[in-house]
This record gives sequence, C-alpha cells and structure tokens, in this order.
Amino acid sequence: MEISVQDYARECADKGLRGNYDVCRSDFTVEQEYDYTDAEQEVWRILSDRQTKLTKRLAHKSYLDGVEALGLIDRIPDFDEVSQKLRKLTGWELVAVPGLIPAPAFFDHLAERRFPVTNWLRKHEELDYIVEPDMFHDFFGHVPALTQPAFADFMQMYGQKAEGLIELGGGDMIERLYWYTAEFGLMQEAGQVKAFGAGLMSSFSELQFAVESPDAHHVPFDIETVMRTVYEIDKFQRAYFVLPSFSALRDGFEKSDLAAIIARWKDAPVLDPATI
Ligand SMILES: C[C@H](O)[C@H](O)[C@H]1CNc2nc(N)[nH]c(=O)c2N1
Ligand SMILES: N[C@@H](Cc1ccccc1)C(=O)O
Ligand SMILES: [Fe+2]
Repeated sequence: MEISVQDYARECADKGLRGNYDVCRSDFTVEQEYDYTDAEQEVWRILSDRQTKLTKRLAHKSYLDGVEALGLIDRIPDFDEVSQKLRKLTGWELVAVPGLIPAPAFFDHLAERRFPVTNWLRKHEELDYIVEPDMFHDFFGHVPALTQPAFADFMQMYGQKAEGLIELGGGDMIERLYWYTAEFGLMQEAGQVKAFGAGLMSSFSELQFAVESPDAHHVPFDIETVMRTVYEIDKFQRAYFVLPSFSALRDGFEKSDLAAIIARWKDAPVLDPATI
C-alpha cells in the first residue's frame, strides 16, 4: 500500500519538486556524499548568519536552548558528525534523504529516532523562502530541538502513534497537526508570541511575517480545529496556531482521543485557514 520510490519520484517531478530519487533506498534514504562546492558553503554561511540573528529575536526559548546545545554550525553540516553528538545527547541520528519524502516513511524514521535531512541546499536566489524542504530547513529548523530530551521523546512518540492513526484513515489529519505545530506553530513565552515551528525558523521572510506582521492570522491552539484545517506548502500560512506551551502540545497529543477525533471528522468538510 505504501508508495514506491519510483512512483513517488514521478509525482515529485510532476509537481516541479527537485529531489533526485534515482539512488534512493526503499526507506527513502541516500548517502549524504559530502562534496559541496565553495558556492554552496557560502550560501550556507549567509543563511546561517542572517537567520541566527533573526531567531535570537523571534524564536521561542525551547529552540534557542537547542541551538546552544548543538553548538555553532558555520559550514554545511556533516550528518555523521552531528549524529555522533546527537546520539550522546538524546539518542537521535540524522539520515540523508533526496528531499520531501512521503509522510508514512517520514513518520517511520521518527519512530526509530532518525531524523531525515535533505542532502541539497537552496540556491542563492531563494535565500528568503523555498517552497519545499531543503537541507537548511531540515537542519537549521528541526535539528536544534532534537538535542532537548523532552522534545526528542515527543518526536519519537509522534512517529510511533502516527503509524496507527494513518491506518484509521487519519493520514491527512495527523499531517495537518504536524504541519501547524512542528512546522509552523507559534508559542507563548512570557506574554509574547514567539516562533516554534521549523518551517518558520528556516525562512527569513515567513519568520518575520508570522511573528510580527499585523496581517498574520493568529489562532489559539485547539487540537481538533488544527486537525481539520487544510494547508498549502508553497505559500505563507494563512493561519498560525499559538500554543500556550510545549507541554500543552504534548498533553494534547498524548491525552486526546485521536482515534475518536479522526472517526468524527475524517469524512467531514475541511476548514479553511483563512476563516477559522
Ligand atoms: C508529516 C508531514 O507530511 C511532513 O510535512 C513531512 C513529510 N515529508 C518530509 N520530508 C522531508 N524531507 N522533510 C520534512 O520535513 C518532511 N515533512
Ligand atoms: N518554506 C520553508 C521551507 C519549507 C517548505 C515546506 C515545508 C516546510 C518548510 C523555507 O523557506 O525554509
Ligand atoms: Fe520540516
């Protein structure tokens, strides 16, 4: 039932996505092959310098604590080196993938404490925003938080639970929850709204928009609403859910009856993020 690498590669090509799936294993991993050019190293340096300044101001403390634990990464990361460090801190490791991978494969990796990181980097012309996850997004956005034990455990639990929920027909709903929290969630910190999701951390333009623009639509987090609200991957989000705290997210996920929520809404009309 799960999609084959060949079929998925064709779908991505049709959508204009970039990954090269030719040498992909059946779990969608590849070798990183550390042979980046000087120009790519330069792009990494620019991205990382600019974005580090911005996250200091706009990112939630839970992310910044992770950045501190991970240490400075001023060149394109070598995934094996970082994995050694992560294994000691929280038992996670990085695996290289050719780009966006199907959600079931993605969740399988999380369940095994493996985080998939894309092996190619955006170009100089797309520094501010890119429509699909690249290495800068996957690494700069997601990896710092994986140094933090509570978050590291949560991500594994998410992967483990997702598998069963997909079987119940909740694939779209569980992806939306991931999307609006781990990718594009905001979080309260001392009376202010800060960025939490990795999709915000990696984007110069959307990070500022989501946190600071009066036009950004902030909605209080409600797990059931989130699971019913559709999203688009190639535009700024039309709604950002504001989590009261990390434990509110974890408790929501752990203690809600997700199977019942899925049964209740899986065949119902979806919600439009612009009007919730
Ligand atoms: C679960 C959800 O679909 C999510 O967006 C996944 C899908 N596949 C992915 N694939 C890669 N390489 N990186 C990601 O962040 C994701 N995210
Ligand atoms: N838009 C993000 C990349 C991204 C795409 C799709 C999902 C998540 C993240 C960026 O500019 O970095
Ligand atoms: Fe991501």
